[in-house]
Amino acid sequence: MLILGELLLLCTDTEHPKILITGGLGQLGVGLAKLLRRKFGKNNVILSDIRKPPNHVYHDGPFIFSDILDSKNLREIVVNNNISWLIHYSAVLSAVGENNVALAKEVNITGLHNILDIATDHGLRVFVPSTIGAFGPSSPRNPTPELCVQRPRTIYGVSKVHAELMGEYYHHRYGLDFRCLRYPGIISANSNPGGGTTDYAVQIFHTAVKTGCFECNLRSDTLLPMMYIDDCLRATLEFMEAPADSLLSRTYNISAMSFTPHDLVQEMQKVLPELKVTYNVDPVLQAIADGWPMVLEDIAARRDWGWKHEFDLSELVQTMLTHITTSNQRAQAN
Ligand SMILES: NC(=O)c1ccc[n+]([C@@H]2O[C@H](COP(=O)([O-])OP(=O)(O)OC[C@H]3O[C@@H](n4cnc5c(N)ncnc54)[C@H](O)[C@@H]3O)[C@@H](O)[C@H]2O)c1
Ligand SMILES: C[C@@H](O)[C@H](N)C(=O)O
Repeated sequence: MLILGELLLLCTDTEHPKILITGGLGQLGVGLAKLLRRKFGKNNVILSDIRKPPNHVYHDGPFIFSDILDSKNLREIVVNNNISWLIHYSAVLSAVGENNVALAKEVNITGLHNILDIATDHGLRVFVPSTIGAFGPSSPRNPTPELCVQRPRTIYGVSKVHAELMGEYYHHRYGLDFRCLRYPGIISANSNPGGGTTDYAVQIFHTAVKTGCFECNLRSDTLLPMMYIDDCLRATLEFMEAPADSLLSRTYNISAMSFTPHDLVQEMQKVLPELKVTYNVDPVLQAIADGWPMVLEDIAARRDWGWKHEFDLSELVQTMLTHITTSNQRAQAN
């Protein structure tokens, strides 16, 4: 006969998903693992990547090497660990992709095919983030609805539209539980962006606190959708937990705020009045940003699964500056 403790353990094991995060050492994966581990237990969330993790990540919970281009190894990991949710974060982002189209094609397209096949074969729930970069200059830009023309001009955007369509196809054709959110540019204090067009909005905080000045590589009037990382990760968890029958779509826009570099600088100057910002526009990044949404419409996510953002521009700025100042002071004290 099972004693109560064993029974509780069995219940917890069966109730909680067993989660694998690919590409987990980028800007978003470590934070997501922390959130999911708090909810589902440390050992139920495996972080993976092709890079060596820093010590604190290695000691925080299970970490393994996984190259999404090695489909046999990926399959073994899913089977051996009884994975039920797959969060597919591996990707080559917009700026890096334009510098290495072959790599972006391999990771973002071939890698995605491996993920979808394995997820389908093993009945997994799979999350693949898309992006504002999945839209292009011929999409309506202010606001950009869920369903509209999508003709992106970057390999990153093309590969993300491909991911949206392939995932939805596998859902309709094979019943795959595919879930996809189009993230805005994500702003975080404790992790660095991986080479995208929206990176300025993270770098400005670190450089401003350290040096009091910043050189921005986008024009001061470039309006783009952005979101604080806590909102992004919470949205991902809530969307993964949403009952399948509430999801009228498998790909949703999520939105929090839109701002230009000028707006951001003005808000930061309320706390750092001496901040000096100059502009040295990168024509490649500017062309990408000029084809992306200015404002993302997310009515469907709010209606179907109750999406609600918490951070607006002023909260974002206060939170980022507090985090960065505190961790710089801690580093100096050590
Ligand atoms: N950060 C954002 O602003 C943002 C916005 C929209 C969408 N997204 C999407 O969210 C996901 C996570 O974004 P991020 O900012 O953390 O990305 P990132 O660039 O910071 O990290 C991507 C990770 O993928 C890993 N990777 C590369 N090739 C791999 C391979 N062959 N096998 C396994 N891992 C590999 C890299 O080592 C890296 O750690 C991506 O799919 C991205 O497109 C991010
Ligand atoms: C927007 C998003 O996909 C990423 N931060 C990029 O700029 O490429």
